[in-house]
Amino acid sequence: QAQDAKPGVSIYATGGTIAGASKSSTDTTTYKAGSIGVQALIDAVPELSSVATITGEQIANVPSNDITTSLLLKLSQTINRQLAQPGTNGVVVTHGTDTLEETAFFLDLTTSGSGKPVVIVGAMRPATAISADGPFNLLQAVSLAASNSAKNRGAMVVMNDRIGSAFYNTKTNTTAMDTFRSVEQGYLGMFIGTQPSFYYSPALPTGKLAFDVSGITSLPKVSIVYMHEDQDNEQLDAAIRAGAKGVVIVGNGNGSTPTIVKNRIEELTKQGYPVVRASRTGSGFSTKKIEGIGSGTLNAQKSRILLMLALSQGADIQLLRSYFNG
Ligand SMILES: NC(=O)C[C@H](N)C(=O)O
Repeated sequence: QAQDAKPGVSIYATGGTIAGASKSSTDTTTYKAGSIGVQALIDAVPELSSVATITGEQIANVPSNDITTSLLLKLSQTINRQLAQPGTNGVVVTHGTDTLEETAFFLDLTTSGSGKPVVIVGAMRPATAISADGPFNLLQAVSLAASNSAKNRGAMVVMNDRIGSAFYNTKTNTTAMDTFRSVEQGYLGMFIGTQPSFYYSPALPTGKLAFDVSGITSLPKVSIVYMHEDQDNEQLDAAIRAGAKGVVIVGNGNGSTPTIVKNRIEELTKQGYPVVRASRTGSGFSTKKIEGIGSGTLNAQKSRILLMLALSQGADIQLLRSYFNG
């Protein structure tokens, strides 16, 4: 690479509101997500070319609710191949925000090997809206992926001037711009204009794991079942009958469930069937108990990602308990 060559950053577009379009410039709820192609996203921000040498690839163009496990595997494998190129400084994934945290967490667990930045970015206002947030978010995301200060920090989420850890970040508001937060752990840093500014030296989340998904084309099915007063075992048993190789419970409080469900989970645990107990509270630990596997700090949707990856490698209950840190 020549002395004055710009860092190489590859953008992988998957759709979402950042690529959304509507006939109305004030429509922020009924627009069509995943309408605009990757080249149009790049062309809309000419400033990108002064930050990095950009390449773009369309992986999908869908609302993030339609992101599948096979797309996750394809995205992760493509990114790892790109990160292995000496001219690549980092990568950016544009993504719908609804399930962004799941893709970000998956990439955090499967693409952190090189230490090069992997940045996931979205928008809350479609590209056609007044004050669309996508273009500036994309410029900040590329600036982060181009920055050497972003190395060895795991995958990161860029939204609303903030840099979040993909391990901890979660969507907390249905429509507001400042929706991505980590209630307990906070942000890694923020942007001063387009300049990333980190609060801490690189550090990894406690218990963070790495999975090699090269050559894998599918993952075991894991279902999620929500708890509430008077919940019974109907949905849990239906999920198992439908072929789930593991179930994540969205528990009341500390991964807790009505006694009838607790007894069933205890039985399943004895049989070696994995049930992870997450929490519907939004923050805190789901701790170890006799029944199932406490999810630690992971919410249900992230627990599902980790459980799929761990089961794909044949993890048993004991190993799963150590993976989940709960
Ligand atoms: N803000 C967004 O991107 C939401 C959109 N429904 C999506 O996740 O694709």
